[in-house]
Amino acid sequence: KQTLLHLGRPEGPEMWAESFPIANGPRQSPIDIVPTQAQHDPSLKQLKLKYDPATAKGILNNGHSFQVDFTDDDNSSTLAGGPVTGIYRLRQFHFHWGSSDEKGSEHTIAGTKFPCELHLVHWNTKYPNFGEAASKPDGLAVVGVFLKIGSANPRLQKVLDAFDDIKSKGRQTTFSNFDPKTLLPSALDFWTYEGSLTTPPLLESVTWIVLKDPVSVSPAQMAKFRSLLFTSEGEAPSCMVDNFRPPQPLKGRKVRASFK
Ligand SMILES: CN(C)c1nnc([C@H](N)S(N)(=O)=O)s1
Ligand SMILES: [Zn+2]
Repeated sequence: KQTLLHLGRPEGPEMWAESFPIANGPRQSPIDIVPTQAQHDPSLKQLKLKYDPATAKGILNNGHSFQVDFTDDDNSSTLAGGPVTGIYRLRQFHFHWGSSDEKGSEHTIAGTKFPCELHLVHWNTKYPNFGEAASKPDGLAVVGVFLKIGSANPRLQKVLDAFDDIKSKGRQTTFSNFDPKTLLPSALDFWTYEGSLTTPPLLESVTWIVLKDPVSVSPAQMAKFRSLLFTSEGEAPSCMVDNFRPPQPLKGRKVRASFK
């Protein structure tokens, strides 16, 4: 099983279309972003992110990544502006990464892969809850942030320090008083396009907002990501790596840039 190519693995991206035909749909994510083909749209508003650290709730190893969950029963942590209309509430953030520093991100920039990509998932408050929003074409907004190998990122430390408690699939622990804004680059220039969730059920309900500027991560910090396990306690351990979907066909979609 370990020798099978990642993509050919029974649960890998190449097999998803069998259970989720939308995998071959018209607005799938991620994509390769080609900056020279993106159109600057001066009508795009500034991205407005307001996060209350008190809404951070817990951190969970869900067996394909780890996620930090937020209480979303009021508008304490929200996204507005940018390409979206209305107010979207922060639900969770998670990452995707590779087995080596040469790959790991889901979006790529003119073919360039990053070792890691952060996703902050928000849902449109015109719908009653996340589940309802996830099935609507304007239901979700995900902010993507690239991580690039460089100096150690102190903002990641609190997340990395929780890993010992969530090593295996299904493990979770409390995670409080954390402001995800500290994980973002100083400039919020972005590309935006209409896409989907990048893991099953691959719902085509996501307005993607991919930040142009990366944040740093050190090789030692990346090694900590790779120490998490896909597997539950008691199973033969399998390191959590290469949990990224490769870029999908653009199928005529336009990518807009908030910057010149
Ligand atoms: C149910 N939620 C919050 C999500 N379902 N799939 C998600 C994917 N990991 S992504 N990369 O955000 O589309 S996030
Ligand atoms: Zn994701």
